[in-house]
Amino acid sequence: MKIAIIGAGNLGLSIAKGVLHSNGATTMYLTKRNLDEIKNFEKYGNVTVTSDNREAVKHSDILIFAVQPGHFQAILEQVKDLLTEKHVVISTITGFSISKMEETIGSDKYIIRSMPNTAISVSNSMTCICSNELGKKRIDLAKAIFNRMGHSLEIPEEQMQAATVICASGIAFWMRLIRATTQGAIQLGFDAKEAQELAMHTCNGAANLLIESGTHPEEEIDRVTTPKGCTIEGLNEMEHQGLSSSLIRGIVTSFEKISQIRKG
Ligand SMILES: NC(=O)C1=CN([C@@H]2O[C@H](COP(=O)(O)OP(=O)(O)OC[C@H]3O[C@@H](n4cnc5c(N)ncnc54)[C@H](OP(=O)(O)O)[C@@H]3O)[C@@H](O)[C@H]2O)C=CC1
Ligand SMILES: O=C(O)[C@@H]1CCC=N1
Repeated sequence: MKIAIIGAGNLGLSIAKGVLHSNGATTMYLTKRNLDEIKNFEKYGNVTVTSDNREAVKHSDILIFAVQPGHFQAILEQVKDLLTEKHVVISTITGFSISKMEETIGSDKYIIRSMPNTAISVSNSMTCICSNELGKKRIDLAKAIFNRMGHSLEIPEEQMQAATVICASGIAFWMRLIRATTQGAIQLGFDAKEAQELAMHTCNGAANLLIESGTHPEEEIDRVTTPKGCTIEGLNEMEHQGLSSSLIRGIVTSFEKISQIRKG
């Protein structure tokens, strides 16, 4: 597979690491204007680092765009005459619709819209995808690419904004919960490194328990909460302080902000 990542910033580089981590490409082009931060990727024999988006497009089949929303239109204009039937155009851009992409490059291109997260760098991204009409013919290919670097789910395009909050911003939300747990563990006497180790692996265990068993979180909570025990006492205090409510309100606020980014 010949992959180009146009816009090797926070997300683009995470994808690049995921591709390398999963041996997912025969060749990979990484582009950005200032190459200082990504020059070291050329130590991998099959990686080319360049500021020339057109060169990257010419030499690749799978084009993953990971630039800021405000830059995307101009970059599509820059490369559109090079796009052929060999190319699959995969956007990760927040709030940029498929129809807007079609207006620029045409509906006769394979277009996939995706929403990965930065855990793609360790092949653990939850990635939501959808496509244009023609892109349906390449959706299995896109799923295969993202499944090598985590787990993917095809969703209707209307849900892409919600997926952005839950999956992409979600990494930051979970990090904050892990950080808060770590601070609690330090207060209980663990040193900082051990405290984070306990928090991370317990978080991982909770998620894997649900993934492997298919159970509902409350069912697992019931197994932990001994009557009159310490778990229910702690959980109830967290809820009195608004744990679930503040998470839900934060998620909805993020969602409303994406609508503004879209309009902007
Ligand atoms: N960060 C995240 O977790 C997620 C981000 N997204 C989406 O991914 C996109 C990228 O986000 P993020 O990685 O955070 O942003 P960054 O700003 O970190 O990365 C964007 C990169 O694009 C490069 N760039 C700008 N102009 C060009 C150009 N003309 N040609 C090639 N590269 C260019 C910039 O580098 P330089 O200035 O050197 O060119 C920069 O490194 C956004 O649309 C965002 O909504 C989606 C899911 C998760
Ligand atoms: O914060 C943002 O706007 C982008 C989209 C999701 C993750 N980062």
